[in-house]
Amino acid sequence: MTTFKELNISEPIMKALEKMGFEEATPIQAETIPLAQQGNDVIGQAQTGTGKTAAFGIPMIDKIDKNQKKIQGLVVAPTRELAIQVAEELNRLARFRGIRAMPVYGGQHMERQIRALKDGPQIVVATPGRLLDHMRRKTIRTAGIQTAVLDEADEMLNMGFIDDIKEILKNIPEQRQTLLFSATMPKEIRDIATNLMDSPKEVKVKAKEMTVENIDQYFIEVPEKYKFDTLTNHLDINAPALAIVFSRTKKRVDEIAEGLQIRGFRAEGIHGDLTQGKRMSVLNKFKNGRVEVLVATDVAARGLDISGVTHVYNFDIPQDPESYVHRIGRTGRAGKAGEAISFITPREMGHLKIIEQVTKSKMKRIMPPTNKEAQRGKQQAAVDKLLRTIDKKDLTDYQETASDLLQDHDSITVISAALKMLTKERKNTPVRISSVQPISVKKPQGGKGKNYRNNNKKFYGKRGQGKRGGHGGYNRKGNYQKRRNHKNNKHNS
Ligand SMILES: Nc1ncnc2c1ncn2[C@@H]1O[C@H](COP(=O)(O)OP(=O)(O)OP(=O)(O)O)[C@@H](O)[C@H]1O
Ligand SMILES: [Mg+2]
Repeated sequence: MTTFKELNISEPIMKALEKMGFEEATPIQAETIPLAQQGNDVIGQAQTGTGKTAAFGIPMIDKIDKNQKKIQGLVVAPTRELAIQVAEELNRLARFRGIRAMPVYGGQHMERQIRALKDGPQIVVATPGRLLDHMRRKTIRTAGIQTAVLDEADEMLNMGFIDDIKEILKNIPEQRQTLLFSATMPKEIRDIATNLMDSPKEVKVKAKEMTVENIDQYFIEVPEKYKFDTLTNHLDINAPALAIVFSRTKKRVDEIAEGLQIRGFRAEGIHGDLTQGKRMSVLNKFKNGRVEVLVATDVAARGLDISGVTHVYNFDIPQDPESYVHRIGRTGRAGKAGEAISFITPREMGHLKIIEQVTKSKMKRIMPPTNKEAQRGKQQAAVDKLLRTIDKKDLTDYQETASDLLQDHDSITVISAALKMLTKERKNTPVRISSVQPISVKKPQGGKGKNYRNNNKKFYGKRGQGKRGGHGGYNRKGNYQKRRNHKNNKHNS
């Protein structure tokens, strides 16, 4: 264990850390902060939710001259929401240093952004497209930048962003320090990264698995057309405080969110086609609990740190194992527990094996919940509500009426009625989600697609032949029924 005191961090940041309640440095912080302080370029890889933001933020902030009102630190992040969040974390760390980090992202009013930039923030946290726009207009000047950070580095150096990133880095003084952080770093991307840096030191926090061990990982083998009912049943049983449901397409995200609303869940969708205002309002509602289920594309997969997310569902399994790691990493952050449940169609069983192989982790098979279990789950929520009311002990005003009631009815009937009233009745309106092709081959990434297939013949060869049939099946109404005597394998935690 390393304390921040041992890390030679300036007093104002130490004070901020104390205020943030950080007691010990996480392993990635303990290992990369000294290297960055010595001026090295650093590639830092550590699991999701282990404090990579502060790992690059602390040394970057410490280097900044607060008297110079020009941009000295630049962080590039793949999504707007992440840019905002990282800027917030940096501002918390920098609050006693008198310097400021400003988020700069697309979808925001350009003129207003330019005005705010004139106020002289020393750090800018930006998405690539908007950043380039500002660089070309010379509304962001790069000459003073000493530290450049790529958060979610592998994503930033992936096909979609690589040209932008190269152009951005070309415009930043060569003697800069470059820091790259992510929970995943496929080898071919690491090679690209190394070329953009100056003999970087690589830190990979040793972990058996790429995923965090305090996330319990499950999968349910379920045909496409039963996924939605499986999801609602599961939500009823687990009653997650906050859950994120990932789907593959924007259309499906909209359909799932709408379907969940029809069934009585407070759900909203988030994806790249929404206006920036809508994206922000959905995310804010989720953060303060007014939305309980966030349905999302991979736009919400990376970096977002929302406390209270207890469950992540992969309604559709992602193409890339890396994406799986980031998605499930939205729960189980900063040492908290979480659950990840992936829905796998029978034809995708081979892909599941590949994800397990790359992430070096195992998903435990669970059975789809039955309608009966879901019903019990909802009733349990009502019971919990009742018990909480009993605990509050402010029932005196009700006791006379209650005892009158018990003169005429037996207690079981009265309690059953109360529970019925407290139980969320769901309209079981049928919901149809438009279909997608099952995933069968890893998307080519840096020319790796074919190799993946060849390297994993063992799994792909057996595609569609995952263990099946031994547990139970769906009746004509689409309700999953357990085979009699089959050992109950549910997890109601
Ligand atoms: N040393 C620390 N002690 C306690 N909490 C910390 C510490 N460092 C960071 N945190 C908190 O842990 C949470 C996760 O941190 P952060 O978002 O930086 O993780 P990350 O490694 O970047 O994850 P991801 O790979 O998902 O981007 C944040 O809420 C952060 O404030
Ligand atoms: Mg992060």
